[in-house]
Amino acid sequence: MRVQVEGVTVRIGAAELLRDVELVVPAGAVVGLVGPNGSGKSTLLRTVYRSLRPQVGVVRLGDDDVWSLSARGSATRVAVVAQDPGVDVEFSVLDTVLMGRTPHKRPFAGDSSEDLDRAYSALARVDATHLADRSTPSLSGGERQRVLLARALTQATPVLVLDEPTNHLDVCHQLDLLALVRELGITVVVALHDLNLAQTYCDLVTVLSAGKVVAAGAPEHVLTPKLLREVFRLDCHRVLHPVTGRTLLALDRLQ
Ligand SMILES: Nc1ncnc2c1ncn2[C@@H]1O[C@H](COP(=O)(O)OP(=O)(O)OP(=O)(O)O)[C@@H](O)[C@H]1O
Repeated sequence: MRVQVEGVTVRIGAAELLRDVELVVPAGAVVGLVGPNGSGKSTLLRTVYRSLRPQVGVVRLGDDDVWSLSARGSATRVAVVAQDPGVDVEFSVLDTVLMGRTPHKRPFAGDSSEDLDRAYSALARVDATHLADRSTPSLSGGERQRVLLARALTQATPVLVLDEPTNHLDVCHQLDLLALVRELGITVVVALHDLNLAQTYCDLVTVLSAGKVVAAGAPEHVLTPKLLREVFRLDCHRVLHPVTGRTLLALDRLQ
């Protein structure tokens, strides 16, 4: 399912968080949002998963304005792993993951065998089967992040929004998560701080700075030394990986 953000401006009080933002996420593509702290990545993602209504512009999931859908209707199209979401309730991990099935069920309906199959399969995909009976608040940051991804996978939506999903993850689990996200074959919008991960795992990258889109396109065309200097104040050299031949960004503070 295609996601399209058209001319979106978001204001909260006197602050303008986004200005006239355009974003196209083709069906099945993985699109990365990068930008310095406070540039508007989370705000833009919130407009996509219907948590924030823009004052100007439209966000479309498929052909429909996300605000023309009910909360349940939008939850059958887009799942989210938000940044540092609170999960303080003493639910087991399995019950937390099963919550992903809520938009597909009638109110107060129990868990079907399909719900359980989907939940266990999602836990296996994020390497968290062994955590199923644990209490969710007792998990480490990285374990919790993987469980919340499992909940989003269990929601079985055509669109997935991830806000800095590699936070808290060890490097191996970061690579596993992004490889998994690519394998899903669904539409993904992901905010990332690690520019090398964005370059390696995203089909397209959009760069935000001070609430505006300053560049968008294929990572190798967007993440140039010039842009990284201007937007991130980074010195960047492109180097080739000695084995894979892939381009890596060697980054340093601008002197
Ligand atoms: N409720 C609010 N009222 C006023 N300003 C806000 C509000 N929420 C967010 N902001 C501001 O909007 C800007 C964009 O925030 P946002 O969280 O979208 O940035 P981000 O790119 O995701 O940042 P980070 O990389 O630090 O997670 C920031 O300057 C933030 O302080």
